[in-house]
Amino acid sequence: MLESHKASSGNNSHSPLESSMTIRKINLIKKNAGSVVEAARGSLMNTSSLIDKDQVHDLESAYWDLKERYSNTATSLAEKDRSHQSEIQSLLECVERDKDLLNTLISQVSEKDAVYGSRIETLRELVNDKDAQLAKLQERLDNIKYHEEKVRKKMQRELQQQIVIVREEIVNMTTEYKHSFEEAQQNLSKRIRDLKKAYNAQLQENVNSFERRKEESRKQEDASKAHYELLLSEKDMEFKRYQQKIEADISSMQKELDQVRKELNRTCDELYEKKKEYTMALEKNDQLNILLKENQQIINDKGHTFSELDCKVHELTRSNESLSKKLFAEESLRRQLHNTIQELKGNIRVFCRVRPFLPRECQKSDELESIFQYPDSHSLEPRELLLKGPNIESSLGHVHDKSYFFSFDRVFPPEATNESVFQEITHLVQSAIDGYNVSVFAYGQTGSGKSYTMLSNDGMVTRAVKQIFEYVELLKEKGWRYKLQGQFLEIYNEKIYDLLSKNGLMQQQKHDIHHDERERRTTVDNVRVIDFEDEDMVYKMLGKAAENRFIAATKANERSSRSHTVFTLYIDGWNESMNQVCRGTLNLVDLAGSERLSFSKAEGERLRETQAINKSLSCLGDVIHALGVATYVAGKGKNHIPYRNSKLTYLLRYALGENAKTLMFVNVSPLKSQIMDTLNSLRFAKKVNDTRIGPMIKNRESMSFGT
Ligand SMILES: Nc1ncnc2c1ncn2[C@@H]1O[C@H](COP(=O)(O)OP(=O)(O)OP(=O)(O)O)[C@@H](O)[C@H]1O
Repeated sequence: MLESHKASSGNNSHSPLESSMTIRKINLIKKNAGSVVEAARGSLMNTSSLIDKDQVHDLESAYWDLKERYSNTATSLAEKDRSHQSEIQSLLECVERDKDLLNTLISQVSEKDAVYGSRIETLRELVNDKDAQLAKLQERLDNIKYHEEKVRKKMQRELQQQIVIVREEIVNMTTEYKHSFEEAQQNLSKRIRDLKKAYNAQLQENVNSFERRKEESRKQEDASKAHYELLLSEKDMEFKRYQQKIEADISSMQKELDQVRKELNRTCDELYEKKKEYTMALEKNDQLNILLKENQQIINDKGHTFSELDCKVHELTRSNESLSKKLFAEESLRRQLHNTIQELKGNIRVFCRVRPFLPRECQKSDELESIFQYPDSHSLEPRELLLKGPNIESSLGHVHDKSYFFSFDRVFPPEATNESVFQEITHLVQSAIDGYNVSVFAYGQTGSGKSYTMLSNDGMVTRAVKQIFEYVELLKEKGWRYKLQGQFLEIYNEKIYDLLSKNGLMQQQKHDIHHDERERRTTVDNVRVIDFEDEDMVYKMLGKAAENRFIAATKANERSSRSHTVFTLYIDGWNESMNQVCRGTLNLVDLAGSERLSFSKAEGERLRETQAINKSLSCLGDVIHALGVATYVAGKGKNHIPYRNSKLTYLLRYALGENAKTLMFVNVSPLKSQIMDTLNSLRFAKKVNDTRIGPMIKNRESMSFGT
């Protein structure tokens, strides 16, 4: 601005110094001219008397000329002075303006300088901060990557090692126990055969010698009669001693067999532990996957090294896929081994459960005396039960009590809870998930606790369903998907009813049974099969079944005790990536009360009911017996299994057989008044318990069912 002002002043411009010098000169000239004029005038006055008029006139005109010139000069000088003054004034104003302008600019510049200085400072701090953050993040990322790599490698190594160890252990244990079990059984069978032979030979010899002596004694009648009798009694004693010895041998062998069984169970438990470890390893793998996802998120945020990490993620995904394949192989192996163990335990098992006294029963003091003893209750897996039978009066009038000893796969005393009972059948439920046909029956007289065991809120049905849903959820990670469907039927007087049918239809519909031999599945006409999407649907279904049962009960009194109920759960699984399917079925059967016909004094409708129940229960026994015989004579021709003889066995055709797994609960009451029914139930259960179905039987010597 200052320069532009200078430019606008052009050639007339003077510096302030030049202007003040000019003013001083003009004032000096003015002063000098005035004094010259005043001096001339004075000298004129003085000389006017001496000179003539012309001279005066000349002088005067010269004076006036001079005065005029002076006045002109003064005027022009005054004008110049004015113009210089105004010029100086305007220059001073300009200078003032420029000075203001300059000051304003200086203050603006210094203000801006301050603002920019602090901003630059802030920005510099910000940049430093960001740099530090960036360095920290980079360091964190490096750490995470390093740890992730370390953890992943460690996990992979551990998983591999565990899988190898578990696999080896399982294979070793299975072969070892299979061999030792087979060997023990063979030895046992051989020893029993040998003992029997020796015993028979000895017996024969004794009989021969007895015959010889008898012949001799007949000849020496009177003389040796007393002696002979003595000898006979001695031999008798010897025979008894020998018999006791054989029995002791058999019982010690039985103990050995039990020992082997216990070891087998221990192996199962160890296997279960391994399975748990294996599941934990899987969980760790999942955690690793989550960590991987989190890291991927950080990488995305940072926007750097993305492609590099993307490659890593792909690599990990690939390794994850290969791990999934390995998991699938492991799962298949686990299924095979689980099944081998179940077969070793036997494809048909019997558990006995004694219910507690109910509060109303506690009022009758004569009932409260316990009729049961549990000889091996201290053991981890009690199997023995002693029933103190009713007093027996001999022909001579002597009263003595008789006890009955039973041994089952497990015995549950009154204090056992549904939870502890279910622990023992969880392996069977697992087999159903693995694709086998599994059935669990509850057998026993009315009021013995069948429904409590099977259908109560925390009974086997509810717990099995819960286990299945939980495990199916776990298997999703291994690529398995499942479809669960269920039906609930009642068999009353040899007729099938659909407990899930819509209102009013239950009594009207006709239900025929069909078998698909290829699929090994049974279907029933006009039956509602429900798709279960979650556990709650199963509980709703149970509620609906109870409601239908209740409605039907008003028409036929106490019908629930007089009918069989069959809850069937179809478990269909498939693994798309491995192109595998598995179809299992779980049947949970609450059988009708097994009262004795003679004792119930039934008549009319009640008699027909009891006959139908007895028929179907004895058919169930016949089928199990025939299956046992079929196993025993395996390879010696096809054996007929009488499934068609009752609705129940025909309906459960594929759930009762060599490839199926069966568990029977025999529920018994603690009441003294029901001791005969209890004895009958236990005898029936013993026959089932003595039957062996499936591969294990090949080594068995004899079987006692139905004999
Ligand atoms: N283990 C147990 N603990 C407690 N109570 C039990 C037990 N077992 C059975 N009960 C009770 O005993 C009674 C009879 O049991 P439940 O009805 O289950 O027998 P049931 O044999 O199924 O009879 P039904 O033939 O009439 O169906 C019920 O009140 C039940 O709650």
